[in-house]
Amino acid sequence: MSTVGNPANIFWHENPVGKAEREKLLNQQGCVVWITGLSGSGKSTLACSLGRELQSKGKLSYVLDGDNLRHGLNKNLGFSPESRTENIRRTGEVANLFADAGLICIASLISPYRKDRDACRALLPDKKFIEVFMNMPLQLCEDRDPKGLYKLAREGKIKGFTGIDDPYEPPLNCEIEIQLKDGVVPTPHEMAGQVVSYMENEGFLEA
Ligand SMILES: Nc1ncnc2c1ncn2[C@@H]1O[C@H](COP(=O)(O)OS(=O)(=O)O)[C@@H](OP(=O)(O)O)[C@H]1O
Ligand SMILES: Nc1ncnc2c1ncn2[C@@H]1O[C@H](COP(=O)(O)OP(=O)(O)O)[C@@H](O)[C@H]1O
Repeated sequence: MSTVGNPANIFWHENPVGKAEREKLLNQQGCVVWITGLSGSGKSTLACSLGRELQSKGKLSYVLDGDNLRHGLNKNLGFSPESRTENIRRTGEVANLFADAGLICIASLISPYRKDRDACRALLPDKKFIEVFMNMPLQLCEDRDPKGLYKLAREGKIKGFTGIDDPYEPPLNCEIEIQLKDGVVPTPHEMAGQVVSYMENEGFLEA
């Protein structure tokens, strides 16, 4: 009989060193910064800039980038709704482990479906999931098109491309929204600064 998804006969083993002790060692609070948005909206740019900013403040972070995860952990997944859901589920579980280790885990994935992001949020204790919405216009992302994928999608050579013929569901209650200011894109440093300010105000950067 298959035991997949059945926790029968599986027991949780407590570790004597707890999360609070690890956080004290690192002088920070383990959490997940989840960056969601269209392809080309600047998720990876923000993730890298934020990682650098935190590093310069002596804070330990680790970036889980959707593109990179699809080279390893998620290499067997495509872009059907089911595959995307599994992609986000696995990443959410890994991010939760990093947060439990005391790290600031920065996950940057399109993560287009609200229910999948909410499921990741539900894995973490209250307030430890910081959802960042890259609220950039589709036109801007399409004009950038750094990988030429929008062009291929418009030509019908890629099917089910997010924002073109696959949906993106914007967050309803995200913690942080990155958007144009007077029609101008904030610099990577400004975007990271917005997240760092939130984390400082909420006490994440001390134990
Ligand atoms: N059909 C389709 N739709 C959207 N994106 C596509 C697709 N096919 C390939 N790509 C490239 O894959 C990157 C997105 O991977 P993610 O793991 O973040 O996607 S998802 O969260 O599972 O939707 C995404 O990277 P980013 O541009 O960095 O977002 C694309 O380069
Ligand atoms: N704040 C920004 N200012 C200027 N260029 C940006 C900014 N954010 C992203 N870009 C550029 O836009 C393109 C897409 O950004 P990227 O971070 O790869 O997006 P995503 O990870 O969401 O696909 C890249 O060429 C990047 O250099």
